[in-house]
Amino acid sequence: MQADECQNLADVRYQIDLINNSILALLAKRQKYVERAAQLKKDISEAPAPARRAQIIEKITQEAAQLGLDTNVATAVFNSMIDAFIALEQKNILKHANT
Ligand SMILES: C=C(O[C@@H]1C=C(C(=O)O)C=C[C@H]1O)C(=O)O
Repeated sequence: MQADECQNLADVRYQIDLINNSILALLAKRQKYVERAAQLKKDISEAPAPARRAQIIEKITQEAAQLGLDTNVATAVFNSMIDAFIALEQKNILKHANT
């Protein structure tokens, strides 16, 4: 069902819930690669990788604009996601360092 075919909020929220499930599955898949990145890093100081982050944000800003996705929404979501994954990396690197 397209957004403009939704007749009420329940229709809209059903579709949003479906999209949430898709996003969650992709996040779980993404996490596996972030965990592998953490394994390949030797020190907790390597977790943030600001140049890589800047590259991602620049790329997704351009792609968001092409998709008609609000660029503020895109950058906020990606910055928040990357912050959370950096924290996970740091936790994993520390856990590995202590074992
Ligand atoms: C996954 C990496 O580590 C961190 C997490 C990133 C991400 O979630 O995309 C990107 C860069 C780093 O902040 C990486 O260095 O590539």
